[in-house]
Amino acid sequence: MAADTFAFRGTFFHTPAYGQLEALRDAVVVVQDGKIARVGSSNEEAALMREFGLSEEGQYFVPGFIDTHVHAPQYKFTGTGTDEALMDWLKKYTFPAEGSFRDLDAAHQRYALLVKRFLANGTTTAMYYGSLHLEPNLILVDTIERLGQRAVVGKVNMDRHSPEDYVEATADGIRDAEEFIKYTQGKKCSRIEPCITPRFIPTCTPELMKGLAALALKYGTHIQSHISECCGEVNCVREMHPEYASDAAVFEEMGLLTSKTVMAHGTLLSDADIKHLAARGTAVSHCPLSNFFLGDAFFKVNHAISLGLKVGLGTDVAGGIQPSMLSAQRMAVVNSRCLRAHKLAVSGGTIVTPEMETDVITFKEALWLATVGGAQALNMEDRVGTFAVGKEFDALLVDTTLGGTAGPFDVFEGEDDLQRFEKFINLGDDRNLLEVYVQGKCVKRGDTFELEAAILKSGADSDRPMAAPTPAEPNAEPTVDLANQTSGSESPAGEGGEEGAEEPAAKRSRR
Ligand SMILES: Nc1nc2[nH]cnc2c(=O)[nH]1
Ligand SMILES: [Zn+2]
Repeated sequence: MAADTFAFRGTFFHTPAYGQLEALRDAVVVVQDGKIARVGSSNEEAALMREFGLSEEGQYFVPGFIDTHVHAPQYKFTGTGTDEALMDWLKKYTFPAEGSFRDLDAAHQRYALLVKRFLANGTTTAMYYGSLHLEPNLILVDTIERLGQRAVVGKVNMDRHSPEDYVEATADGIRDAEEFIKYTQGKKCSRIEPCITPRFIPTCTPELMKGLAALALKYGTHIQSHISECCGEVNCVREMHPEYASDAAVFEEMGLLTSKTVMAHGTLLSDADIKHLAARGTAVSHCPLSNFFLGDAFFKVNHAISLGLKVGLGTDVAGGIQPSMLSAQRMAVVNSRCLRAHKLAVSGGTIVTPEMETDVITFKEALWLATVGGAQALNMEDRVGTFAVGKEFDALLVDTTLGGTAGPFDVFEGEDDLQRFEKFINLGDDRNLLEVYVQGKCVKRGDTFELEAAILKSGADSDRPMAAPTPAEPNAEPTVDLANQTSGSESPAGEGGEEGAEEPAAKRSRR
């Protein structure tokens, strides 16, 4: 067996189909070069299992979560600024916060906290909006590379209807977007891909949008933007572009609807728009919590999927006030139940009809959206989302046994593994995540970010110097849990320092 082959043993939960939760019990997943080479039962793998200890009761693997819409610089003010609708929120909180990333030392520090927080919460893949200025976006990419997350990252473009100190000339924006793509692709890091990011229609001229679409075509990149998010935005676009019937029609004309495009929100998309996006292979990132705060309408997940749309789930930090895909899953369920309640309210009666139930989803559909749906949206379905042979091993080791004050929920006698797992999805948090894997490498174990720890131990660093370990900035989140940079590993750092991540875990053996 090759030296870089690992086997993981235990119970693996995943959602191979929408609404179908499958438990692979007492299974062995063999990972070779970061990819799943074999999935079998431990009986079949008896020879392989000889050296393994028994797996712990109450611990499960689940595919890593995929957040299809996060604004990286907005993490700074997540949990605040909840008093405005979108257009005022952008002016009052968002643009000033994003602009402050021109301070590159601050960018280093804040982006390390961001990526660590998301990894700690189980987000193994994120589709990130960066900010307007080129440099901080390069720092974001470096940070993601160093910490081992998988990501699609975009430099934000906006060349009109923006503050004087947070806007770019059209040609400069296109030039910087190209620089950003070259920098990111030049890393040849298979985990990180660049993305074209026209912020949203109101802040982008047609010239900018067309120029960016041409770049996406030239470099084969992903595209992200916001579509039909709320009344303020939609009405603004109608005023600016009366010649187009909808946001979707504008994006279509600009050449921005491709099979690698993810559009956030879409709560006000018509059925015709949804079908149009579906025909283009464009996905929508459903961001329920953000829609509650900044939006005016509900996104109907089941309806959109029934029309053939690809749908992933997003936190939309900081419009969404929680940097957690567990929260996003719960909010997706709540959103669906609000749709049901709304229909009953409109009926004016007390009879719940089957039609009123059609929008309701459970934690199983929500988990699918957070894994397989996200993978489809990012065109990564062949790489991540389930524990299928041939995919890369992006996974979370979940411990449901932490009771009392050690964890966020308790389990009781007689509860089976399905109930425990459901409790984790509905009640769990970062304390339940013992290990986080990306491409078969453990990137976080306990409080240690393994790749970074190995780099620090080896004395090597990524190509862009990191600001020295930094004291928390005023008003920053406490760094106690997330900034632990001590490595328990004795392994020397290999290329990119990543070898140090390969320490055996309780349920894993290196062969
Ligand atoms: N939710 C959200 N919508 C936007 N539309 C344009 N910019 C933004 C943003 O930062 N967040
Ligand atoms: Zn957004």
